[in-house]
Amino acid sequence: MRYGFTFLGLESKTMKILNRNNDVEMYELLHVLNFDPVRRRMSVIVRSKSGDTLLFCKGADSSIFPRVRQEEVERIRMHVERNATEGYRTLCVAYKILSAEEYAQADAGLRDARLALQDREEKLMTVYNQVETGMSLIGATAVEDRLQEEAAETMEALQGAGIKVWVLTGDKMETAKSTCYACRLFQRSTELLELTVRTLEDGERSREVRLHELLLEYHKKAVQDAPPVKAGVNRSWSSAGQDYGFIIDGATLSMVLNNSAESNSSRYKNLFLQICQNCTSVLCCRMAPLQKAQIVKMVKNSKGSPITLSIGDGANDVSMILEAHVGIGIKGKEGRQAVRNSDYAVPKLKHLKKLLLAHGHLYYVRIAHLVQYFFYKNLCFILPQFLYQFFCGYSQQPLYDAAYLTMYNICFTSMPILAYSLLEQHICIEVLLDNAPLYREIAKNAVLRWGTFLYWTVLGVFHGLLFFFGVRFLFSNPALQDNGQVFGNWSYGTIVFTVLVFTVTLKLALDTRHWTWINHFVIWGSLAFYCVFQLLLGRNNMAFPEATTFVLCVCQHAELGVSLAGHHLAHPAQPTARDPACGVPQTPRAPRSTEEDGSVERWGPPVSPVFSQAPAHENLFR
Ligand SMILES: Nc1ncnc2c1ncn2[C@@H]1O[C@H](COP(=O)(O)OP(=O)(O)OP(=O)(O)O)[C@@H](O)[C@H]1O
Ligand SMILES: [Mg+2]
Repeated sequence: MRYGFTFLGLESKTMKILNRNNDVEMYELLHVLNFDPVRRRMSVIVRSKSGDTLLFCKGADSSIFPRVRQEEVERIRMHVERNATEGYRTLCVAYKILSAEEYAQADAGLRDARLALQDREEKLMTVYNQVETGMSLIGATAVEDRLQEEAAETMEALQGAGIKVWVLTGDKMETAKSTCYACRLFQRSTELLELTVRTLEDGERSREVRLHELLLEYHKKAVQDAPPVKAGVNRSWSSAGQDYGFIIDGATLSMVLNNSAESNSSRYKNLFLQICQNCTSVLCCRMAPLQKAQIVKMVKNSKGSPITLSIGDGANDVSMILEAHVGIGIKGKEGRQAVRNSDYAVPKLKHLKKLLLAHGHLYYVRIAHLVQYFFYKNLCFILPQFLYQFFCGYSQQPLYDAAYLTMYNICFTSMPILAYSLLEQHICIEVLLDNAPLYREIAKNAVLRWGTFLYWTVLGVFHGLLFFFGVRFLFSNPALQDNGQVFGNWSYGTIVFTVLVFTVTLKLALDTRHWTWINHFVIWGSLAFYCVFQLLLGRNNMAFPEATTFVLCVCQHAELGVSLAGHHLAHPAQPTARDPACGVPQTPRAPRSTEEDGSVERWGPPVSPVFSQAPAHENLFR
């Protein structure tokens, strides 16, 4: 090592460095050649007190080694690989002295590129690549990049839950591999299938040929020769057979995805995907940010359209976070870009376990129940109204009072399901966290399938039929009271509605497993509110038909909707007026007879006796 130093600080373009003799050296900072994950290195150009202009460059070994004089490389490479295998994050450092001419050229190039209005990034990249050549290797650093707390437990839980984990990193293969072992994604028993530049190197055959051979070999091992798994069970969840882990690097991935022959490219892609799907974990190392997104997209569009989730903490993870169905950012030291572009942000990786296995599980069940319960309760509600039309001569007479129609979904049945969808815990959180396999019960949208949807639909139809025909049976003799007083349409509708509100609310009460005071309050409170409302409304106009103004409208053409439609089609040019009560278009002809007895209005020809003779509230079901 020619330079041993500690970076002390940066003050208005002056760098202070503590050298190995404990002397402070001052440098003027001339340029910073920023880091980017594709180049995988960054540099500074500084001027020392003695007037020398120096360029210092640090970065990944794979991007520094080709740019330095080769004599020093082998010795440093050995150290770098050993450190990387032990799990350290390694960086190589190089420098070069710039002559006045070289600096002037670099300075002009950098200024021009920075001021360019078009293709600025490309121009900067070209200048960076020109300047960062012919350097001398100083050495390498190895930093312990500790796993976050409970990272291993989190990964284990995710795998137990049947979630396939793919590690996409820009890091070196050795470091990434040892990280995978540390967080138990790879076990001792896992057989690693490696498809990297190193395994493609074969003196005799070209890389293309070797890639083809290896893909076929791994496919045979992991897919063809693997024991069959039960239908509906993902191989990674099955305990049968050998565990495989797959490793691929960025350069090889480019060969797989962007093969020059179009047919080969899609074939390689399919083989690659099938191998990965049959492996317990997949490690993709030395990935550029766009390659990470490319992989997520490929998995997302693969057979079975799996749901993808990306989690990352750095700016280089943004593209994959945006590409995945669910993007999660970790609030880390690497800036806030990942968090800003994510759907959810967590402070630590360990929180992913609770987020998915507990909250994800519970909210999925809650929302699935909410959606299906809404179908159910509205089917129960509207089916009697629909059936009623067959018994009221298709007159569009509502079965329920307008107040009921308005308030059913807003007031009487909304709060219990709202509380359910926020608070329900069919399994308590601790049990969910301790038993990751429970997550498999809801995998592949298990609760929103045809089976459950049909159950709710059939239940809704059954209840709707029961309410309507049950009350009709009750009304087979409309004189329900001793004094012979008969009840009419509104009483009928009110009874159906009351049974409906009680049934759908009690159904939810039966489904609720986690009772809090809020559930008690909203469930019993909704029923109590309905009863109070019923009493108040009934006093005014509702439960007793005598108090009700009953308007029955039978339109001139409306005995059958079909004949009405036919009539208007036959006179397209005739201006039509609208029936004042029901809005049905009329011909301009004046009504042939109009009868008003305070409760019934009629237009057009005499209507059938069922509508015209009896008082309005009595004419039903005669
Ligand atoms: N600030 C930096 N200066 C110089 N080189 C860096 C810097 N940060 C990372 N590198 C090098 O560039 C490589 C790629 O970085 P990148 O950020 O894409 O991935 P990573 O940090 O290794 O892993 P991850 O994808 O998990 O963030 C790193 O492995 C490292 O060798
Ligand atoms: Mg990084």
